[in-house]
Amino acid sequence: MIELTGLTKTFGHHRAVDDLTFTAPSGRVTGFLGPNGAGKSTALRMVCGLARPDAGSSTIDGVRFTDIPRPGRVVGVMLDAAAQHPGRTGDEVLRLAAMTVGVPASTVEPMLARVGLTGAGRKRVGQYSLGMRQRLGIAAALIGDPQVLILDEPANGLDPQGIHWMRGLLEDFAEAGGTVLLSSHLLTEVQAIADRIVVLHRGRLVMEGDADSLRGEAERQTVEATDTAALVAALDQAGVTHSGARDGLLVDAPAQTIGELAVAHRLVLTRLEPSGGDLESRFLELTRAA
Ligand SMILES: Nc1ncnc2c1ncn2[C@@H]1O[C@H](COP(=O)(O)OP(=O)(O)OP(=O)(O)O)[C@@H](O)[C@H]1O
Repeated sequence: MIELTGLTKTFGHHRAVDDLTFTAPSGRVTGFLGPNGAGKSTALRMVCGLARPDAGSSTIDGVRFTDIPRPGRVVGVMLDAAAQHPGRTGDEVLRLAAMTVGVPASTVEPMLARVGLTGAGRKRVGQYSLGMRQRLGIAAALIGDPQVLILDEPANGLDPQGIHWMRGLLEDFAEAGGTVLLSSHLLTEVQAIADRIVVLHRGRLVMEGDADSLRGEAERQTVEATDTAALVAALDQAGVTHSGARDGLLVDAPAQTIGELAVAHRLVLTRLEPSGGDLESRFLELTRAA
């Protein structure tokens, strides 16, 4: 489990991370989402002991990163996949990583296979695509067989198959009890990979919860009926709150409740769909409101 408590970092007059508190539990893939410049990288760097917080603290399984005796065996970190030396081969990058965390070189070949880079180990990183570098970065993070993974923008440069692959890999990791915290500035990416989402805006937390709750699907529907006035009367009578939208009523109730009301009042519904379908606008709404 990764825990951030009141984490704060100021550069000059700019507060990049502002009293940030959230948890990335074990067994889950937590997506750390926010527009460019929201402070994600700064927060992750503090969690990994690479930047000093001005206030607050963070722990990994209850211990500060800098106090973990062999961090490479506990936490796999990928903060910048593009930072790998372009003149080294993939094989060399992983051998060095293996040596650094104290695992045998025999782990390199199977790890290349695990991230889908079999056969690419002898190529220089400079010849890798961005997606291949991401895979290599993830391999380096995994080489010490850690229980926790911290990945900054790992899906950057991955094609849809690559994103699907990463989802599977991280899901398996979490299912085995691991903790994953990954950042992204793209909602679609986070949605495709993470099952828990933390949203950051201007250094502040604006939402933390299950991926579904960001959608708000369960609670709010867009509803249309042949007789709108009768629908409004039925909702009012049942005490269900609603608001008018240009195209349909926004009703604060699960779809089943609305369906049951429609049956009871002999209403013909012409539309009943989750209002959070447009996730991008929900995300924009959250970040704008902050
Ligand atoms: N070393 C630094 N010195 C001064 N300002 C910095 C430093 N590092 C980050 N910042 C500023 O802090 C803010 C947050 O940056 P950060 O890189 O953490 O955001 P981010 O959410 O990771 O964005 P991106 O996805 O673009 O990397 C930005 O305004 C950035 O310019």
